[in-house]
Amino acid sequence: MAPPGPAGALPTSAEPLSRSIFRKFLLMLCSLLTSLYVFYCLAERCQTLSGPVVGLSGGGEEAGAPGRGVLAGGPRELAVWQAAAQRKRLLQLQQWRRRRPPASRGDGEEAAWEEESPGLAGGPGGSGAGSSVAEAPPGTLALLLDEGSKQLPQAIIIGVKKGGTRALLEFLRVHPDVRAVGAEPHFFDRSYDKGLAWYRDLMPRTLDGQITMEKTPSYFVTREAPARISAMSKDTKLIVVVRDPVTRAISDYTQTLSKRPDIPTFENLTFKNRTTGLIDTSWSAIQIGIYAKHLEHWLRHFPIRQMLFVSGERLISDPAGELGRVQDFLGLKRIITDKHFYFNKTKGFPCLKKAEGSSRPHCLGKTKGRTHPEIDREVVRRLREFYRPFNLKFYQMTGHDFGWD
Ligand SMILES: Nc1ncnc2c1ncn2[C@@H]1O[C@H](COP(=O)(O)OS(=O)(=O)O)[C@@H](OP(=O)(O)O)[C@H]1O
Repeated sequence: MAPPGPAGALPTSAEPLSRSIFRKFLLMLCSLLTSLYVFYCLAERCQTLSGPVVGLSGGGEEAGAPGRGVLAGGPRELAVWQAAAQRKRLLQLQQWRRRRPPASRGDGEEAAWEEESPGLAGGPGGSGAGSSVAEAPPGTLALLLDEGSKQLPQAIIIGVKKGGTRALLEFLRVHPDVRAVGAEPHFFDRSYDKGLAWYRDLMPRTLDGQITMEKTPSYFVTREAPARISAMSKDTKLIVVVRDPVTRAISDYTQTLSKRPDIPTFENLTFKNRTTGLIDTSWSAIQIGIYAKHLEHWLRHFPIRQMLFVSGERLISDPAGELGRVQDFLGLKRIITDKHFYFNKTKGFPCLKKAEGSSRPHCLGKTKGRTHPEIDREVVRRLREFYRPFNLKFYQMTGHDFGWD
């Protein structure tokens, strides 16, 4: 039997005391470690709250643990993470801005992108969910100051007036890679002398990969516009929303009538001489619809492949179909689909189930989709006859039969 060593002999009497101290020490150590762990978890959670939602390093990071990637990654991962965080915050700001009621609308022709609940179409809308600064997402101030940059537009909706240009722009804005100025800038027709820097300053900020857009329907009939846009960039993509020129003329007249109820009748304005049936082509409502003539000017400066012609009629009957073509033309992923639209029976037009940044349905405002006055059938017939050769020429030039005849 081995003799008891000093270690075995001495502590015999003091053993219970030492064990109790040891146990207490162990308990304290455990609580300390637990507190440290809880503290660490909380700190890490805070980081992930403002970080990107999906794995970003490409190194198989799991969604839900992005913060860990940041801690473990090198400068490249950090840069990627920061870029993604910046993009996310900019998108948040963009969504928040879209929810605000728009400021001034160019020449006053353009009503705001009003919000209407299903069944309430035609109401003044513009309730503008999210109009208060308190609702701005965190980091808004920084974004307002310096994130993203303003670019000249790479794509412009150049016309035509009353074709459905507002609907197209507002539908396109649902796309996360499209940023557009709300009001019509009228730069290439009315404000060209203000210079490109002024124009660029009107644009919203964008990040890499986002397209800047604007719409000013009067460009299509402005003689100087093609050369001016080409001088800005000959690569600018041009979109024209066209609509049956007769309906377009009546829509144009309806708009003027709403502002000046004392103007002559449509029938009187249409003819230079009603007895001879000579059409007054100097009346802008008639002139704008001679699409083939206006298009000739554009084709002196742009190849036809750089222009997309959207059917105003199909934009109403099949908005997703037309938006598909537009997204392809702009080189965008097809994100806007039929899932985004519903037909609002009260309004009589397709509306967005929810615009970007809002959970409520959105229809265009009261000034879009007005009831037209009844026009003398004989006048309509005469106008159709007048437009027919120009329409056929236009179909030939664009390679697309719009079916107006
Ligand atoms: N979804 C939807 N909702 C409401 N209205 C729609 C829509 N899609 C196309 N339209 C048609 O757009 C016409 C107005 O065209 P614009 O926006 O180009 O007008 S403007 O030139 O900017 O004033 C407008 O013309 P009117 O019907 O004469 O008012 C509409 O027919």
